[in-house]
Order: sequence, then C-alpha cells, then structure tokens
Amino acid sequence: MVDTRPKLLIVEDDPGLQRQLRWAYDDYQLFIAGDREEAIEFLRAETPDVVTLDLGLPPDPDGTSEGFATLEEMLRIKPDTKIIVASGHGARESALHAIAGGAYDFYQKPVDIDQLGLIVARAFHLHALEQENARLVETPAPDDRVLGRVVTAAPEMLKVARTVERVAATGVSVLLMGASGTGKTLLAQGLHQASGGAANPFVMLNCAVLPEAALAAELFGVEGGEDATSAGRIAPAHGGTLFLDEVGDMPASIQSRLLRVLEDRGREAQGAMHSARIVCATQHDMKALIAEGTFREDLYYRLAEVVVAIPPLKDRPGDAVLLARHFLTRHAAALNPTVKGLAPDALAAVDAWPWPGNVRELENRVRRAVIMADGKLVTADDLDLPVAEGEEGDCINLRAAREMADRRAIRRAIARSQGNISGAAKLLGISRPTLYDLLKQYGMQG
Ligand SMILES: Nc1ncnc2c1ncn2[C@@H]1O[C@H](COP(=O)(O)OP(=O)(O)OP(=O)(O)O)[C@@H](O)[C@H]1O
Repeated sequence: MVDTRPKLLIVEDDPGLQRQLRWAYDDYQLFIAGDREEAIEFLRAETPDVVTLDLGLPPDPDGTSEGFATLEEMLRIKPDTKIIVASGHGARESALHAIAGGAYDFYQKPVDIDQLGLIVARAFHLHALEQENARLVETPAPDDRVLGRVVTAAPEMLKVARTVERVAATGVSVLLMGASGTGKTLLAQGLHQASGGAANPFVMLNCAVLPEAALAAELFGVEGGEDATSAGRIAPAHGGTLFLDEVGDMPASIQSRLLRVLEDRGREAQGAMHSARIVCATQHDMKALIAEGTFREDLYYRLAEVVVAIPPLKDRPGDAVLLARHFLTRHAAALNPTVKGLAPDALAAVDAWPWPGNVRELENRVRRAVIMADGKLVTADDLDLPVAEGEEGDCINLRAAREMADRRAIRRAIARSQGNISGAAKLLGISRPTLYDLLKQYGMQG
C-alpha cells in the first residue's frame, strides 16, 4: 500500500537521539540522515516538506559550520522546505542566525519531544497552506467555481451546490437556510441560472426590509395598475425566479394571502407552468418560528419542498483561504494592483479566524486590506486579524514574528516622518541603506 503520510527528514548524528526521534513520529514517514551528504540525498530522492536539522554535524560536531552549510544547500535545492534547526545550550545566537538564513524555526536541545512535535506539525500545516496558495495562483479561478460564481473546494459546500443544481431543473420550491453572509443570495442566483428560466427575470424581495404594503404590492400587484409589476411578481405568466429573502420575517397577513395564491396556482397546472419559481432564504430556524406561531406551517411546506442548509464558512475547511485569494485578486485589480498575494501570517490568520460574518466579512476584510497594504503582500495586520498561534497556543515562528514587528515599526516610522526615508531611518536607529534593504526585503514601499 502506498504510504501517504507526510514526509519528515531528521538530520541528526547522535545515534541515541536518532532512536528516540524515530519512535516519536508515527504520523509521518521518517527519513533519518547522519550527515550532510545523506541529508541531501534524502532531500533529492524523497523531497520531504519538513526537516529537523542538528547544526552540529560531522566533521564539525561541536561547531555549526557543517549545519549551516547543510541548511544553505537544502534551501538552494528546495527553497520551500520548512527547516527546523536544533540549537545546543547557549547557542541561541546561532539559532537566530539560522533563521535569518532561511530556517523556519528552531528548538532548544535537549529535545522535548512534545514541543518539537508541535513545531513540526505547525511547519507541515504552514507548508500545506503555502502550497495551496501557490496552487491557487497557478489555477485559473473558474476551476474552483460551481453554479457560475460560487467559489468553493469544500465537500460540504460542493454538496450544497450539487443539490441546488439538481433541483434547479425540477421547479420545486427551495428554502435556503444559512447564517448571514454564507452565500444564500449567490446560490439563489445560481439556481436561477441553472434552471431553464435563466433568460427570465430574477427578482429579489427582502421580507424584513420592505414595508408590508410595498411587499404586498410587489407580490400581488396593484389594483388598476397597468405596467408589468402592477400585476404582481407572483402572477401567472410572470416567469423567472422570485427570491424571497428573510422569508421568516414575512408579515402574517401576507403569509395568508401568499398561501391562497399558491394553493390556487397548484390547482391550475397551466398557470403554474408559466409563473415565477419561488426560492426563499432565511437565517432563522423556521421550525422554531412555526412553533412560536409567527410562521404558518402550511405555507412553510409550500415554500420549502426542498430545504438546503448552507454551512457557515468555519465549517468549510480550506474555503476561507481559497476565497481570500479570490477576493484579493479581484479587488487588487481594481483598487491596488501592487498587491499580489497573502503573506504567510495572513494565510495562517485567515485559516484560524472563526468568521462570524462568513463570506461577507471575509470579502470586506480583504477589500480593506488590499487598500491598506503597503507592499506586495497583504499581512494579518492589514486584515485586522490576530496572528494565528500554533493550534495548541504556543510555539512561535520567530522569523514571522520578527518580520511583523519590523513591518509595524517601519510603517510607523515612515508615517511619523511623513514619508522621509532619512527621518524614518533615524527614528528606527538604523542607516538609510539598511532601511532601503528592509523595504526591499519585505516588499514595502517607502
Ligand atoms: N462561495 C462564494 N464564492 C464567491 N463569493 C461568495 C461566496 N459566498 C458568498 N459570496 C459573496 O459574499 C457576499 C455575501 O453573500 P450573499 O449576499 O449571497 O450572502 P447571504 O447569505 O445572502 O447574506 P444575508 O443573509 O446577509 O443576505 C456577496 O458579495 C457574495 O457574492
């Protein structure tokens, strides 16, 4: 059977530690190298995503020169490898130096297997996110779209889209249930497109917003009126799709009238064929509204022949990052073409945030971040999201933490010196060329 576990390479010359580490990682395919040559061989042959590297390797087991040479060579061969370096007692300096040289993180010897396990798991997670991001950059957007404009790769949402597609052709009434911003309107539009009546109008009426009289006029028409709407959206021969948003807020009198119309329509098969198809949406628990007497049960069964539950964004693994990329590309083109992507801390933050406002919140944050970003990459700070901690709440990626702190300080100094680079450098206590180097390194604008 093919082993599909992620690959972890351990570069460690101490046989005792090798044994200890070999038993510690059941979740990964392990490769253990005792020196640089072996490590490079494994890297080329197995292309592991994550490597733990002891800096003290033969022929310099008490120094760090061989470890640094291995680090450099590995990153040259496979720059996306997440390399976690081990530093001995009092060797924090060399660990920081390794991070400046491209290592992902470090851990202190003697090895604490649990702590190292967390760092390794986080490295795999981040690597997977970066790969996903790179894949999305390369993949033309329409591949991740269903029902025309719904962007998703989550099985939970693909199932929803498939259900909508299937019912589109049948003419049954559909109730879309989901929290605010989950995409109910978008799905209703998708359903309309997928149904034969796409050439006919898509009419949306919000039952929570329209005053009762206006809602009644829209639905049932105005006596004596002459234009198309005066006959009412629900009238036979109107065709198309009538989308009743927030249907749970429909006033009682309108509920009764609508039920009568639908019952009549059910009796006249001919009329039904040409009249509008009704799609409803709600963020309320309709069964609870029925139980408390605010919504008619008989009308509910007319309107909800098929009920489609739309999962919140937090329950669609991977979709937040996918959608963030999608909105970033779209808004950057219009608002700030310098912006090209999401920084690693932004990716991790988007992935970790619970998105109480669902896709609408995500789109708003990305739009604002695209406007605010002062470099090529949008950061967690631009998105106004907290930087994601490790799943267990500890282990810091020092390089990312340092970069973020640098970015914040630089931004502040430039703002305070009103864009004057010499002034900003002075405030930061560094030379002008160093500030220019940092601006270049972080893709920021002076
Ligand atoms: N899967 C998705 N792919 C692309 N865009 C999406 C997706 N889901 C939602 N959106 C976008 O997010 C925004 C909010 O979606 P939508 O208006 O459909 O949500 P809603 O559930 O109807 O919200 P509300 O209950 O507040 O009316 C819209 O701009 C919509 O185009």
